[in-house]
Amino acid sequence: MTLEVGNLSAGYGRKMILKDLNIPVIKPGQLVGIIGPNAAGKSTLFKSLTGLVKLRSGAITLNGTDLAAQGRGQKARRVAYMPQTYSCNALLSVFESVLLALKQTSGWRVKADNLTRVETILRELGLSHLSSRGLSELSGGQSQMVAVARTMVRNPELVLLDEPTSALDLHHQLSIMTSVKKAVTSREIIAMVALHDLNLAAEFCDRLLLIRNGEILADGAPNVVLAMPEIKETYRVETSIEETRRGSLYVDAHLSA
Ligand SMILES: Nc1ncnc2c1ncn2[C@@H]1O[C@H](COP(=O)(O)OP(=O)(O)OP(=O)(O)O)[C@@H](O)[C@H]1O
Repeated sequence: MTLEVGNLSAGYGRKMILKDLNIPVIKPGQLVGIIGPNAAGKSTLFKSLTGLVKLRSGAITLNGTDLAAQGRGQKARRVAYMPQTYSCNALLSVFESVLLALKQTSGWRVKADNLTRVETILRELGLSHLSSRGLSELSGGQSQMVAVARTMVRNPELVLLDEPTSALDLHHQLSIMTSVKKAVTSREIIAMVALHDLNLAAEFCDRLLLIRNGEILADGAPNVVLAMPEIKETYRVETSIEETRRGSLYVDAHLSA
C-alpha cells in the first residue's frame, strides 16, 4: 500500500486553493500528520483525495492505481474520510450508525462478519459501553469518537481524519490517536490526520506535512519539520523543541513579542 500525489491543483469555482502540490511516496503503515494554520488547505486536500473537490490537475496514485480515475463506489471502498463536521441520523444507536457506515463497502445486506467488525472497532476505540446509546444522547467528544469508529470500521486502504481530536479531553485524545496508530500499523494501511496540536503530531506521526496557502512548506520526520524556521513563520509564534524524559518531543510555543 503506497500513496503518491503529483502536481495536484484544486479549488472551488475559480478560486485555486491547492497549488501544484506534491507528496512523495507515503509507505504502508504510516501515520502522516497534516499541519498548518487555519484556511491553509488541509481539508481541501482531503476533499481532493476523496473526490469531493474536483482536481484541476494532478495525479493521486494509491497502491499503483490512479485514484482520481476511479468511480465513486470504488473510491468509497478504498478511502474513508472523516470530515471536520460530521452528522448522522440521530434516531440511530451508536452500533447501528457504525454498521450503516459499512454499507459503502459491503452493501445493504448485513453479514455476521459486519456485526463482528462493528463490535471490534467499538472495543478498540473504547466505545463498547456506548453501543446501544442513541446518537442524540452523546456528548460532543463521544460523537467525535463514534465518527472515528464509522471511518475506521470500513477497513480502507487510506484513512483521512480531519481534526479527529478537536473535541476530546486529554485522555481521549491520547487513546484515540493510540488506537488509530495501532490500526494503521497492524493493517499496514495509510492514515493522514489533520492536527492543530503539534505535540500530538510529534507524539504519534511518522511524518509531517506542513501546509500554508495551499502549498507544502515542509515534509519530513516530526523532529525535523517541527524544528524548521517555517514553523515559527507559519504560526507566527516562537517555538523551541525539547525532548521529554520519555524520549518524545515537546513543542513549547508562545506568541512572538
Ligand atoms: N466550499 C468552499 N467554497 C469556497 N471556498 C472554500 C470552500 N471551502 C473552503 N474554502 C476556502 O479554501 C481555503 C482552505 O480551506 P480549508 O478548509 O481547506 O482549510 P483548512 O486548512 O482545513 O483550515 P482549518 O484549519 O481552519 O480547518 C480557505 O480560504 C477557505 O475559505
